[in-house]
Amino acid sequence: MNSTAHPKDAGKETVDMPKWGDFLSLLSKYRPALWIIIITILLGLGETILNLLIPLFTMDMVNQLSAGNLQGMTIALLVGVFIAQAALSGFSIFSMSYIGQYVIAKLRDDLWQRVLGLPVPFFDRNTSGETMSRMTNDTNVIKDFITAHVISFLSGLVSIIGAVILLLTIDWKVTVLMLLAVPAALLILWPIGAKMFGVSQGMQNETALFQGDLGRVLSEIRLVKSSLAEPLELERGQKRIGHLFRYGLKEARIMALVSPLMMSIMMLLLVLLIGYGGVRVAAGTLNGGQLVAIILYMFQIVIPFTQMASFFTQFQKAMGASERILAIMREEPEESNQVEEHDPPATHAAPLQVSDRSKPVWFDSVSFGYSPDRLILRNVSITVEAGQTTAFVGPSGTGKTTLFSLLERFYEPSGGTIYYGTRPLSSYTLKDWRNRLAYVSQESPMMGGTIRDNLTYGLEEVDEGKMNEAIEQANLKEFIHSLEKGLDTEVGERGVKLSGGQRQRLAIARAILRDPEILLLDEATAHLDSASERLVQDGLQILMKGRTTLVIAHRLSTVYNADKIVVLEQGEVTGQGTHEELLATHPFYRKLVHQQWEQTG
Ligand SMILES: Nc1ncnc2c1ncn2[C@@H]1O[C@H](COP(=O)(O)OP(=O)(O)OP(=O)(O)O)[C@@H](O)[C@H]1O
Repeated sequence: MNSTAHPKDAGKETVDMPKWGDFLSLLSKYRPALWIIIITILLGLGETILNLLIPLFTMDMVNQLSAGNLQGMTIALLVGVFIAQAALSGFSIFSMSYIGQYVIAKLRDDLWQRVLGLPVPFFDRNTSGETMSRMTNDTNVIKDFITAHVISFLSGLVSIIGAVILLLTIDWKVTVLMLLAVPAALLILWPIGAKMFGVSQGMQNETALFQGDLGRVLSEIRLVKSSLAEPLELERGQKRIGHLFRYGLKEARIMALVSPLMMSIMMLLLVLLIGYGGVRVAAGTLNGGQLVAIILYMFQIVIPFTQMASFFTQFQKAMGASERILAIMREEPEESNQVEEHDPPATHAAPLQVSDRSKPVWFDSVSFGYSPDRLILRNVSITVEAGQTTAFVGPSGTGKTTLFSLLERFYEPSGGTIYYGTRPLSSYTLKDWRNRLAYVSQESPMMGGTIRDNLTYGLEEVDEGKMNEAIEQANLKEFIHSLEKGLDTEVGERGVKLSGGQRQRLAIARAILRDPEILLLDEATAHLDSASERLVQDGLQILMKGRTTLVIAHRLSTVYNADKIVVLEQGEVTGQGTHEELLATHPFYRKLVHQQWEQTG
């Protein structure tokens, strides 16, 4: 399937050729109970067998009719078989759909759990649109394959074999005549099937890219509008839609070729059968009932036969989809299941004096690069004292946020170790470790939902009293009281209905509720107006009090008040100390302070 991948995909993660074993093991891992599968197969087979009986009874009926002695029993049998066949067909369709839906629900459950457990670098490499496409489109392809193709393939086989055997008992010469059509149909279907596979594969890739593009644009619609990029995005979208249209047309061309060809073969066969059969009936070597039965069996051979052609296309498509899903499943999860001795977990009920339970954070010769050929941090050694505020300053792109990401364990250092007290961070489970941190960033990310949802996001049980206290401390009380729906007000996608200051205060209240041992602050570069700034600062002061705080500082007042300042330049620590010490000894720091001084007047 690589050969059919869209050229745009070149250079992306390569997907191995689909393997039968992998595909089958994926299906069997998520299958429902065996008895459900057996019942479904039996229902499918039962329906097919009843279908095979209909021509036999019709033959009897025609013969009895032409002989003028139609028996009630024959009609009753025919009607009975019809009804039973329809009922079985209903049950069979339901149980096939059940299996398809079941497998897909289980697969999606597992996949979602795995996607959530993947490390941040995975999300750096893959766009959210692509991952979404794996979760929705690719799983759907597998569902359609199970629901519409697997069992009908089996019953199709039985139908063909059964019809051929019954035909042979009726008249072998006609059977042979009919079977001559098989190689002709194969000759047409085989190459077309392969072409169809390529087209549908391309269609799937295009759909994933289209979905990715839609997500990219819609999630940043404000940027699109303020950059006047609507025409650009319109053009890009139209290009993608155009590609999809062309794939659609390719599919249509193939269908336009296959359907009439198959119909013609069927019609030709019908004409031959009726012609030849008619002659035989006239000659008295075949009766009318037999001819009718032969024609009916012809349909029971040809129809499943054409369905089988699409089975192979769908099978390959489903294998391709499962390979892409398996590629995600094979990704190493973030937590490598280490089971270690833990400190007692931090509880949210603990009072705010945290200094007794926090320890210093020690970066011991830490190096890191997002790619092996470009180091962002080089031999960084810093001690962040417990209960104190350590400010990080340095030029843009020098690795301050990266340092925070390492502390949050979004990435692993490529050299050196980070310790909390005497324990390396890697000896904590991620859950335990991240429970000790809170990150209040300049962007203050929000989830769609209510203010309450955002305040308690990720926390299991939150006491209403504590929540009100946090709201008060973060200076949010007045704002929330002014809202008609109070805490149940929707914040909009990513909190667009809140102001920057409100978002920051909400993030502070959330951090107060989490009551972390270590606080990470990324100060806003864009200044809020002074009233709003005051409210945010007051909230922050309460949050930072007595807590181990690391702050990426952009404001002079923050560095003045910090217990320690670390200067980072091009990924290296070039100075550490108090404001006064650095001002006296560090030329770059002095320059930085003077620049700030000039900016803020
Ligand atoms: N996810 C990522 N993948 C690859 N490179 C990255 C990634 N994130 C950051 N970088 C690169 O790492 C370097 C350091 O970035 P970082 O965000 O840590 O800088 P910073 O000091 O916080 O800058 P600023 O003050 O402007 O926020 C930059 O050169 C950036 O291009």
